[in-house]
Amino acid sequence: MYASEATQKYFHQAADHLNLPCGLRETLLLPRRELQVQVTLEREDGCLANFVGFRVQHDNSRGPMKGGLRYHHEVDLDETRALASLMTWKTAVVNLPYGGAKGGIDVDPSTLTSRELEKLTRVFVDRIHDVVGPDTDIPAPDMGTNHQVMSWFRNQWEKYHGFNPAVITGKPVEEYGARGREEATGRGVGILTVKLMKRLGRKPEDTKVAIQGFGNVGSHAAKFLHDAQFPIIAVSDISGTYYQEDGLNVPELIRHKFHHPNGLLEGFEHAKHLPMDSLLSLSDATVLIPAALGGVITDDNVDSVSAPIIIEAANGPIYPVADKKLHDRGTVVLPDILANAGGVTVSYFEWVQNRQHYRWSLDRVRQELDHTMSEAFEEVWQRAQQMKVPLRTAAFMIGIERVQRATELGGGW
Ligand SMILES: NC(=O)C1=CN([C@@H]2O[C@H](COP(=O)(O)OP(=O)(O)OC[C@H]3O[C@@H](n4cnc5c(N)ncnc54)[C@H](O)[C@@H]3O)[C@@H](O)[C@H]2O)C=CC1
Ligand SMILES: O=C(O)CCC(=O)C(=O)O
Repeated sequence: MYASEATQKYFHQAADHLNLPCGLRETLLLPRRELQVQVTLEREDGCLANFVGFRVQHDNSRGPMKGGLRYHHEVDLDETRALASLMTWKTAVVNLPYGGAKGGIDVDPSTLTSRELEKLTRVFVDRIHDVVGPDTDIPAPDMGTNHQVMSWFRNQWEKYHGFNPAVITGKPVEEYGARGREEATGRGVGILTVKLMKRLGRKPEDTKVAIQGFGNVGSHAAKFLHDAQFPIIAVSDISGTYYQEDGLNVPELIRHKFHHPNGLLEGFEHAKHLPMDSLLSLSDATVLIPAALGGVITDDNVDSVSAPIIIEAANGPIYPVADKKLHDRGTVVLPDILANAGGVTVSYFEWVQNRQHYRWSLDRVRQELDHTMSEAFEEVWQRAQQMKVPLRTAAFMIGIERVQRATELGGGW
């Protein structure tokens, strides 16, 4: 769970270094629109089940709003608000022509059949279709959703508005999706981990990595880093933590997950099985990559987190009080709005291809992803050095400056 209070705190920490005109902080913090809808589903046994769905549109001064859809039983308005604002700063840090939004449904998708999930998605589209669109607000996958959900979403939206695959990204490749979108967030995390290690003078083979969450982001980050010679000593999902002190066999983990009916690591035998939350406090991990929920490192458990480097693949994994303690003890944190921006970057490539009715090769997608992420990393790194601020503050400063400039140029209030 993550809260908008936390993102606001990070915003203010950065804004304190900027000379923003009066009132602009509030303008930049307040979401443009917050939508909450009832999503009622007739289940296969004939009973009605009621859920609540959200779409928060935070800012559109730099372009159409952009951000994922989360299906999770802890989704609520405040968390969606926090995640929507992170999208605004994220698209600005990597300099994409977008604003920020986020949405989701308060549902545990594992409790629904595939047909029920499809119906739920279609009802959700019925409720929000008139506020999203290729020039206004473009959804994408996030926790608990995937290319199949994107495909249902597009199909339902097109029933109202006609053919336009650019309404949503993260679609199946054979249905106007971009090659490389599925791996993009994890790959971006991997690219920047390699860059950061170079800056910190650490060799991959001596840098042990632990990854919390083995879904889309965690598994692709693990694969990229394993291929780059980093020992992945632990991964976890809701079935527990899987540990091997000299490095797990990542291809085997991925095969196991692929064959598991719920995409879990449950039953994986070639590793020591530890309790789920023990991953965060492993003493031999140099790099910790939270790649599951937000709010997992708090004032309560930060003292047990000993990894000297944290890469925020998840959105909002660290609460501000814990973040301050980590900074004071010298932990290097690569912030979410930079570290996990690979997903929205390739979403942008997908949107561009859809609008041009053109397809890029996987090589081109990967090259352009590498270029965009590397450029953003260098800018954030240089700013942090110049200003002697943490990487998070530097990233927020760059994001806020770009949104400020667009807001003032457009006079968009
Ligand atoms: N999918 C995307 O393109 C992007 C995702 N993100 C962020 O990355 C994070 C993960 O997203 P996805 O990989 O897409 O989700 P996913 O639904 O594909 O996978 C989530 C994984 O986390 C595990 N998990 C859930 N609770 C856990 C816990 N308490 N401890 C350990 N593991 C736990 C699940 O078992 C699953 O393996 C989220 O914070 C999301 O907002 C950020 C940018 C883009
Ligand atoms: O691909 C996208 O448009 C957004 C992905 C997302 O929700 C995120 O970066 O947190």
